[in-house]
Amino acid sequence: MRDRTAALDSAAAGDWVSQQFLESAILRRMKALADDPTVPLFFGRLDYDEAHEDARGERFYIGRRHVSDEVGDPLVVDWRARISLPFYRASPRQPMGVRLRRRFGFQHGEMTAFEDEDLLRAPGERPGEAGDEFSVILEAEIERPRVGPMRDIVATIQPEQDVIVRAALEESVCVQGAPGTGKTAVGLHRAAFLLYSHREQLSRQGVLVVGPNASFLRYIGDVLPALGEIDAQQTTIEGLVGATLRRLNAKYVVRGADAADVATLKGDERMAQVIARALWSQVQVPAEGLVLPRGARRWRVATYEVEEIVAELRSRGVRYGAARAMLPQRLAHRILTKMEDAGDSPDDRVQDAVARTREVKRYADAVWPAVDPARLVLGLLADPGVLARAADGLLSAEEQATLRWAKPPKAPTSARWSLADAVLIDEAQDLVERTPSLGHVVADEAQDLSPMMLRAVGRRCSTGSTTVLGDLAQATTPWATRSWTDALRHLGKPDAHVEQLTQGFRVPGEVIEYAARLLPTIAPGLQPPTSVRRARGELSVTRVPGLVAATAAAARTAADQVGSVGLITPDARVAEVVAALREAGIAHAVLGEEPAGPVDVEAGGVEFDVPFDVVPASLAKGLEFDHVLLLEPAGIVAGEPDRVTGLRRLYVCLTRAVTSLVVLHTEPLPEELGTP
Ligand SMILES: Nc1ncnc2c1ncn2[C@@H]1O[C@H](COP(=O)(O)OP(=O)(O)OP(=O)(O)O)[C@@H](O)[C@H]1O
Repeated sequence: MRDRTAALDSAAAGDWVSQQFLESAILRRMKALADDPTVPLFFGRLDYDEAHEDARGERFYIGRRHVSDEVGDPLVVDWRARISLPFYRASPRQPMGVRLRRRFGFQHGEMTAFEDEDLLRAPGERPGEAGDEFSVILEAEIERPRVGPMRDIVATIQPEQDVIVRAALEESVCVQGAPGTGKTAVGLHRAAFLLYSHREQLSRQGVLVVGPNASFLRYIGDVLPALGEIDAQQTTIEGLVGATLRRLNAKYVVRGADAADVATLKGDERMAQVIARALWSQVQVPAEGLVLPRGARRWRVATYEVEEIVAELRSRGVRYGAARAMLPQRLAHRILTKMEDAGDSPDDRVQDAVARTREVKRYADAVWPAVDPARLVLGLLADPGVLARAADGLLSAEEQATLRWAKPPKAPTSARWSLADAVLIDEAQDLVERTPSLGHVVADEAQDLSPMMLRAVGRRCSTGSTTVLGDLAQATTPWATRSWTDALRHLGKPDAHVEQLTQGFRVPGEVIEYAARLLPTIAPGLQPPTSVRRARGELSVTRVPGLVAATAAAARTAADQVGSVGLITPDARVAEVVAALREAGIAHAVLGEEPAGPVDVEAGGVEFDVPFDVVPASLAKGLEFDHVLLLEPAGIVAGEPDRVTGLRRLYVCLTRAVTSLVVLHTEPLPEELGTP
């Protein structure tokens, strides 16, 4: 297939434009077909039953992509094709027309095992085979040591995950799942599935993945390209709204931070109404009507007529900017009618000419001024009078005082915009001009988004659909969502259904049970997670006399083990820990020290060449490591504005380990953890 693509000649195209187009198509195709010797072309086989309607007795190999032979017959079918479905869903109870399912095991690109499942035998017929039990190959895949960035799970997607992955494009789905249940994996595979099943539509409309931070995006950034999908954008909320700011003015940048109470209030859904009021209050009919001298005549549009026009435009429910653009024509039309009433017979060109006159344009501008959304938000935050008018009856006087900038900047270009401010500007911008909707948006760690942030995500899929992923127990922002019903309403997808994933693929039993001791405090309503891992894992909790010395010793032991190591520390102690590692001569990387901002996935992201990461607790979310060294739980709890948030942060940190978790502490452990 590669040879065939390489042999294509763009010179065959008729003209220059088509030639360029073809050339880039060939390049993209070559990129998509690039070989990775460590990734096998297939991982499964289905032998259909003779009785199956379409695939009578046929045999298919299932792989990451479609592979065809010289004459175009399929050798391997894409895992996303309909015919591959039974590979994920068939069971002895429901064989789906398949006689035999074979799984292949690979190591470093070499086939090392295969395993057959006879789907036609009666369920539970053979001793020790319950039908639902995990296969050895699946278990090996789950137990495999983790190194480097996240990998795809196409060979082992579980039935309950597959239901979400293959949900129809129109369906918005919300997935609540405990740590390590595969939410991120499922979201990414759903994106890949949708891109495959609706290639043309989605390459036009776009697919977007929103993650919590740049380190996380680097961690997941390879999954979609490895599945041949290089078209999905991956970014953070900050990346999304930061882009809006930049489009408005290259000098608008997010570089400020808000106190927790301020950011929470700015993220409150009432702010949407405050912004809308502030914007629409810009539309005001002046005391004088419009006067247009033309030849010997003066045409007038009275204020009551202008008010009618404004009311009509507002009742259409179009965006502020669109209605503003219509106003000169409406005014001109009134004048035209007056000309006709006076016995003239003007045609459409006259209306256009009138609409373009200085008088009409100037008057229209006065009625319906152009608005810079950043200036609008600046006005609200800097001028108590402006805020009071827009927030009357919505925000209390105290709340209004909370929002007020202590030192108002002179202009939006010199403002230290915070993320929450940028979200408000994004909201205002959407009222001025509709934000284009993508075909599908995957929002990961969505529990941490404020109502206003959810609205920002929601308008990017207003006519498309969304996959919302999260865990209420892992909510660590002060503005986090307390219920999925609320979150879905803010997203504008109140009808999305909530699915639960409960089988944990990452965290071994002993570790997850330890972490789950926090659940009654941090998320009383949630079911405790279960682990599908056979290994019980290793957990040790040790009180040490000196944290730094103990860390260096434990780090040396961990660094000698197979797999990745994450040293999770309270943010406040990162510098100290890094110094200790440096002194001990342990090579490491520090998360968060990579270049900030949205990650360019095409450029390849950052290399994961050092398997030892120092992870500030605030960046641990979504990541996993074979071995986790966790320092000073009490310090992690104390690093958050309140205790429950601190305990949730700790829960996130405790659930990153695949094989071993070593907890070192000098201060007493949070009492909610009980005794080890
Ligand atoms: N079906 C599966 N087969 C093999 N591995 C799986 C499967 N599902 C998930 N995993 C693995 O389990 C780990 C956790 O998955 P993932 O990060 O998607 O979970 P999560 O629910 O997003 O976790 P968190 O809540 O901590 O962010 C990953 O290493 C993933 O590859």
